[in-house]
Amino acid sequence: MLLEVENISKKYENALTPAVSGISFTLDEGQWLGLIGESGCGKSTLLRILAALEEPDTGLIRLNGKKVLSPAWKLIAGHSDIKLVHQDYQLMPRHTVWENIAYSLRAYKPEYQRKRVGELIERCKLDNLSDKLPAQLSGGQQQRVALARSLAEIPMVLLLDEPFSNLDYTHKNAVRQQIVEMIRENGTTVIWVTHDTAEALAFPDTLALMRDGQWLQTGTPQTLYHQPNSEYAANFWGNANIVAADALAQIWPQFSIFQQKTGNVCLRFEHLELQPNPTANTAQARLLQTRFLGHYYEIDLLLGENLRLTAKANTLPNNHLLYATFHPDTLIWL
Ligand SMILES: Nc1ncnc2c1ncn2[C@@H]1O[C@H](COP(=O)(O)OP(=O)(O)OP(=O)(O)O)[C@@H](O)[C@H]1O
Repeated sequence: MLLEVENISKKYENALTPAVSGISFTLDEGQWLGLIGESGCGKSTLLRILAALEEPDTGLIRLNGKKVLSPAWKLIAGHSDIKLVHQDYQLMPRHTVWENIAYSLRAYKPEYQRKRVGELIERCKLDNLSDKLPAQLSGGQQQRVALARSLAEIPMVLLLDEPFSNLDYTHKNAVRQQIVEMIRENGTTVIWVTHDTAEALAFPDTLALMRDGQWLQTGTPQTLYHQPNSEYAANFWGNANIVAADALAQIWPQFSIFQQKTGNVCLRFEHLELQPNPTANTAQARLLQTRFLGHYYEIDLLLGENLRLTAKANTLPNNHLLYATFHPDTLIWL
């Protein structure tokens, strides 16, 4: 086990509730953990504590079996094998992009520095900017420089706090792919805070959904999406019709599952299928609204008197009257 985290809690002075409460987990070498949750749920506080930059009220962190000393025990806060990539870029204002990146490598021979900085500049798409000062760069460009600088020497544990949040769509995809490959090649252990649900589902091996300082659910991205442990967790990923099973039973009386189970269910948009003609398990649905989302449409429907559901469709339906169905196995019982 590379990283062992036990019962981390932290309440800021004058705060009514803890920012982080009773967090414990372990990570193996090379394992990636994604941290996701709404704003203010404690993600950055937890990362700062893990980086030994913030003092926790309780808890213990071990790296390779050795205790990580918290700031109170050190002259200079932090740990040489755990690196936090901040949301604020902390670039040196009077130094060029090249110099900012090379600074992290000052302990190495000049020819290695040149090779490594060149590689980082290329991977982070900074080719035309290496002579510029930070003030001459946009926010997204500064973020790419900060990333390149943090990754000049890849640490044992890398903590990423929304590392791609300021990049435009084109750069985000290209730079993220390059950086993910670079970190994976290195076998580094990563904890990655993101607001982007698609990013959270795509890259980490394990995900933790945080709420009010606690971990609401952990597991693989597939588990969190397909088997959310609460209504909140089901809703978090979007694409969720959350309704009382009784309401579905009235529209689809032919599904026997509703005689066996009651409560609320989540029917994901992609599991509600639409067809132009009725068949055995379909119910009539009236089209209310459509939204074009690039490679699919979201279709809002009215079923019966007042059941509103949303479906995903690859093409825009031709009729206002449609026939909707789903496979009962796709229902998530809450
Ligand atoms: N230095 C601080 N002093 C007092 N309270 C703080 C401090 N830093 C954070 N908080 C509070 O602690 C809680 C958790 O904040 P934190 O920044 O860890 O959340 P977050 O999940 O990272 O949010 P975001 O996604 O917006 O970055 C919030 O209620 C915040 O207001």
